[in-house]
Amino acid sequence: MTDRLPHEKGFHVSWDQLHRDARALAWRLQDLSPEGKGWKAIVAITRGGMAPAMIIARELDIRLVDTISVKSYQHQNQSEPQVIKAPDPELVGDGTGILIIDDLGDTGKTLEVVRQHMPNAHVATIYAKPMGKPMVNSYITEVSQDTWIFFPWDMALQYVKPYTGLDD
Ligand SMILES: O=P(O)(O)OC[C@H]1O[C@H](OP(=O)(O)OP(=O)(O)O)[C@H](O)[C@@H]1O
Ligand code: HPA
Ligand SMILES: [Mg+2]
Repeated sequence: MTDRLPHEKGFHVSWDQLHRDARALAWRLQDLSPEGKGWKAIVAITRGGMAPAMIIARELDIRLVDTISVKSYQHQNQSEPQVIKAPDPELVGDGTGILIIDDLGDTGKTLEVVRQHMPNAHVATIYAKPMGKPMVNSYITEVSQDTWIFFPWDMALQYVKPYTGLDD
């Protein structure tokens, strides 16, 4: 997409940080199910929602986990989101009691498409940018629209030069 803001900042998330944030989100979701009856199932938005969904499913003892596959980004370039695999319609119904999990809401376009499948579901992401926020019911941390979030599965430990710029 040509109208996307340039990503001037990078926000690098470690596995440890992601684990803490996913747990914090799970604890927040504990009391938010319809009529306090508990969540029926989780639907993870692949692929980025899968690791957060696993952590949340474990915290909340949810054994039923389905997926919805949405493809929209090729590296940092976005195209129209396409659903390439839908969750079991008998399980999710209109979304009542269903927790939809993704790693983040950026423009909100992915979540908009997913919400059309399950209008009554609760949408939770670990991170949210301002444009994505209206599509999200619960999130943990907001970052600015011009920040690109780097997730731990996209990074590796590597050498960095000392602050002085002089190698040892
Ligand atoms: O709010 P949006 O602007 O739609 O962007 C957010 C979506 O983009 C990324 O997924 P991506 O499509 O890159 O696929 P992936 O999860 O398989 O990496 C991210 O995991 C969200 O699902
Ligand atoms: O900031 C981001 N980081 C990683 N993946 C993404 N997909 C959309 N926005 C982002
Ligand atoms: Mg994704």
